[in-house]
Amino acid sequence: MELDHVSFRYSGASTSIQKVTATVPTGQILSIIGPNGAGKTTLLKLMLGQLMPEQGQIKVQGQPLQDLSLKQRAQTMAFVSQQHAVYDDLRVKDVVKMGRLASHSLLATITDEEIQPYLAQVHLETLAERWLSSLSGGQQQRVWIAAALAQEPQMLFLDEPTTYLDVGHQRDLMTLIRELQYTVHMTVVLVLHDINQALMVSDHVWLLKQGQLIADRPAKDCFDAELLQQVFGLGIQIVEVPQYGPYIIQVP
Ligand SMILES: Nc1ncnc2c1ncn2[C@@H]1O[C@H](COP(=O)(O)OP(=O)(O)OP(=O)(O)O)[C@@H](O)[C@H]1O
Repeated sequence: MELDHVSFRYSGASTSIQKVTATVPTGQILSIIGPNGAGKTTLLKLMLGQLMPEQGQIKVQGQPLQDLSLKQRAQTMAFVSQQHAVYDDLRVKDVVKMGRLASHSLLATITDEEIQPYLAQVHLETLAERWLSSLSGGQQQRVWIAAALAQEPQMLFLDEPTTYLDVGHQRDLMTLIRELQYTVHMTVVLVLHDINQALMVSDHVWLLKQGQLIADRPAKDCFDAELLQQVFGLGIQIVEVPQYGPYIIQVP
């Protein structure tokens, strides 16, 4: 996916995204990080075609995003949002079947067997019959990821996937995302608040500040206190943790 001078402004608001030009690295994990209100979610929505750029263009495999039909978009990109609708009357398997609709026209033609591999990818194969509402937050998040995988997209977008998860489940989810990218070779685009988490899981990073792309570089080159200080407006120090590597801490 290529973004060429993409700008966007919500009506009546100041510019949210300013002339962003960048390429999403294919087959890699890209994290978009930046302070609150930097425009991360807005940029994600533009990349998903949920918002239209005011200026500039987004292309997917050389084709303008707006030229893709809804079906083509569903086969190219899947999105796991930060907040999910609450369903009391859906079983896990029904949610995953909704993802398979990218390849079928009728829900009724999708079998239980067909969705098993996607549940297995997120290690939930034994929970297919359970009501979604009876699962923990972390398990529900995995179900939505399974539904996204069932679309068999080339790109998977996740907006703040670790919100509401405790640190153990956050680590499990990050491991799962890495595993999926490794086994399915999917391009993954993540919005993450936790810089250390983002740098640990990602291959590549976009740093956003006030709608502008401040840095577009490999994750390993983001351990740059001056750069992070400029983006987040905080005192930043980088410490070396034995058996882990560089770790970013905020200092007064
Ligand atoms: N629907 C909307 N209408 C008007 N302004 C909006 C709307 N959504 C977001 N904004 C504004 O656009 C700017 C970017 O918001 P966005 O949600 O993209 O930032 P973000 O980096 O994802 O923030 P956060 O880290 O807090 O989730 C902010 O100034 C925000 O107030």
